[in-house]
Amino acid sequence: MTFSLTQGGLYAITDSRCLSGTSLEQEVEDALQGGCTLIQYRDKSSDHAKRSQQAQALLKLCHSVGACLLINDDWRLAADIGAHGVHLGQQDEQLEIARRELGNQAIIGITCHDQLSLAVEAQQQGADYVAFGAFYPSSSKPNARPAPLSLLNKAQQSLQLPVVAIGGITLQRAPELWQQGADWLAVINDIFARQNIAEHCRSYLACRQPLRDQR
Ligand SMILES: Cc1ncc(COP(=O)(O)OP(=O)(O)O)c(N)n1
Ligand SMILES: Cc1nc(C(=O)O)sc1CCOP(=O)(O)O
Ligand SMILES: [Mg+2]
Repeated sequence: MTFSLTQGGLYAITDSRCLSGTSLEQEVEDALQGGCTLIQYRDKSSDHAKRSQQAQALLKLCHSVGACLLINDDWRLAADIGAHGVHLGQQDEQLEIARRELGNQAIIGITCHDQLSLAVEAQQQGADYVAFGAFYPSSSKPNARPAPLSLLNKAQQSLQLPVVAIGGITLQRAPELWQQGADWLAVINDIFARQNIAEHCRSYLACRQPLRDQR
């Protein structure tokens, strides 16, 4: 499989707790088996050794199937282990610095909350994708600022970058997000807290297929 950001799909973001009761590696392996092609390693702890070891293990899994691993917040860790890139929020280090340190091939995604203007700015600064949310209440991030579904369509009309939707996404909610114009659905809880991760991921991708066939 050759990874392509423009193809869109399912974007699985890890949680520092092992939500399914197996192991982080097993969870990610299952998500990859289910067709996720984009994985974000998100661990807010300050245990650098653990973070580095876990991220390297996930990178190996991603390499084995041609998927892409991004590191949340920390471009240094991404550079150290040779990950594909980084996801940065508005409070994280600047896109400009991450781009300079990681190079042009790296994938850099930017959180834009509910603001198209932040996305336009990120696009001008060379981001590879923009993420909007939270579209629904999220148990993983209860204080996330809400974003309206209509933003997805506006973003598709005004940007030339892949658009990621995040926040409280479930399989039931996936069709409306694909329909509104999301290229990627970024999900923590509704992937990793499940017992049937691979099958559940396949169901997400299956409900996108009819829309792709129409376009
Ligand atoms: C795909 C994606 N979108 C948004 C976020 C949130 O990033 P940020 O605002 O920096 O918050 P934290 O994830 O760092 O708590 C994300 N991680 N991934
Ligand atoms: C990490 C994150 N960022 C958000 C934002 O709105 O920027 S919502 C969120 C949590 C997403 O997890 P879940 O799929 O479990 O709701
Ligand atoms: Mg962040």
